[in-house]
Amino acid sequence: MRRIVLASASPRRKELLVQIIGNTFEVCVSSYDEAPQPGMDATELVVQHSLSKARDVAVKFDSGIIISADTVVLCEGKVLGKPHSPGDAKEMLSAISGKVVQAITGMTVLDVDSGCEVSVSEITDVKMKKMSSVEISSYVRSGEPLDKAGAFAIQGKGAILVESINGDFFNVVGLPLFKLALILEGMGVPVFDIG
Ligand SMILES: Cc1cn([C@H]2C[C@H](O)[C@@H](COP(=O)(O)OP(=O)(O)OP(=O)(O)O)O2)c(=O)[nH]c1=O
Repeated sequence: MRRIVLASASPRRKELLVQIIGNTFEVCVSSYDEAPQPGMDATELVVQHSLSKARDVAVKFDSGIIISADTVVLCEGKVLGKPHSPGDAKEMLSAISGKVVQAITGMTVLDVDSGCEVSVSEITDVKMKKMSSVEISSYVRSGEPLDKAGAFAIQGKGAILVESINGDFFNVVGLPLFKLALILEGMGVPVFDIG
């Protein structure tokens, strides 16, 4: 059984990985700082961030498979990361209200033993409810939006703000599980038989 390391501080990503491979992995948080990269579009940005997170953690291991990801929400060409304050969260929610936005996750799976790095991106369209300012204030008061890209959590109370999606639900939460399983299988990890 190969050693698998999730390079993420996100409790959501941990839960999602447990969902497909159980508690067969360890977590090692990267210290990579997600700085903006001028000139990159949203997809290139999340892929680059995921790659940097994976490489940062990979140097701490002499064997194993490292999994990392980065998620943003794209709203009419503007990249929304995690809000820095409740005011910031309110602004993001007002911006995405009533629109179809894109949840974009970049993911890297790095095999330390072979040096092979696979980076992919996945896009899910998310149709947001038209929110009143009272609803926005009340949702921000719940605290839920603060550590979530785009200031909402589809897997939480934010579910009531999402009318519909087109694409992988798990990608919105932070890890595209379908693509991840395909990549792991390709690297010789028997996803169906572990966990
Ligand atoms: C849109 C959306 C995002 N999110 C979360 C997933 C990610 O944790 C977060 C985006 O921030 P990220 O910077 O991708 O991840 P992170 O800082 O939480 O963790 P790490 O970099 O260590 O892996 O937003 C949800 O939980 N639900 C949602 O519906």
